[in-house]
Amino acid sequence: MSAPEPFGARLRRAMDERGPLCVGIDPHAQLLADWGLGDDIAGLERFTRTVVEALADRVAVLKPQSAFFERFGSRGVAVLERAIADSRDAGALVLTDVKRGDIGSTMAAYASAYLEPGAPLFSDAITVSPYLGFESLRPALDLARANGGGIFVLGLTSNPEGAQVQRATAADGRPLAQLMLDAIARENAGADPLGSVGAVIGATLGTAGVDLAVNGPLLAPGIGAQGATAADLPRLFGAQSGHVVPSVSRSVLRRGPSVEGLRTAAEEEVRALSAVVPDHR
Ligand SMILES: O=C(O)c1cc(=O)[nH]c(=O)n1[C@@H]1O[C@H](COP(=O)(O)O)[C@@H](O)[C@H]1O
Repeated sequence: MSAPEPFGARLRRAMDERGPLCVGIDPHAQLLADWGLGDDIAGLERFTRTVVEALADRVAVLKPQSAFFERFGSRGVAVLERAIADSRDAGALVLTDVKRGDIGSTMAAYASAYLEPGAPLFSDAITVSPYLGFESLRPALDLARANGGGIFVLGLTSNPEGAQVQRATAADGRPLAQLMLDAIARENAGADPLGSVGAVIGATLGTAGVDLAVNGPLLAPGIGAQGATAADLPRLFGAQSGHVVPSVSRSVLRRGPSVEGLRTAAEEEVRALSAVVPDHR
């Protein structure tokens, strides 16, 4: 059997073909209400199916946020399973946002839940937290590599509280986030056109203050509802702007429940991004 195509190559192609946008599927209770849906399993299912129908055949990445599904217990997780499978069938890459981080042996179980082909929640990529030590992520990094999956490691998050930990100074004098970014760069060494280990860098940060050259995708959440705009990206990411995958949840989702409304919102985001990062490579 030939080796699976690496996630980084699949993502690069999807970004080139569809535009570099990730839309988050975050079924907040308030959004369900705004869409005229109940805060219940039927509402969750209708909301999720509508977003998948509207966007999975046209955006590069869909990012379901697991918490909003877990809120409804096993039936909510079943909706998440279906959304992942349907989105992948329609051609979107699915980045399941679970922000996992645990000691190695438990991390291995989380990895097999999301990155082992055939698992019910099998996804193209997941988000992970490295703040139990980067090497605690090794089982997920290894399983992803073996199966052509991707890993997005929290670097500098979009929330203001993140700096307390992420900008703290490590024993060798580097900010902790830089330590993680350097480790990501090692994972991606030699990958072409793009490594499969990404970093999460909040679009809200203003300036990075760290070296973002990780040869991998840079997921940039925080656009829209958290206050950042596409125009902030070139200043924050500089020469790495072509590797940025901007991520938007609420400001696109608020344009539902109309399928056309969701599609128009996503198109507007891609246009705004293309205007500030013309070649996006
Ligand atoms: O990993 C993430 O996706 C993430 C990292 C981060 O630093 N900040 C952040 O907001 N996110 C996620 O991105 C989404 C942002 O949603 P909106 O603020 O509605 O666009 C949520 O699902 C967050 O959990």
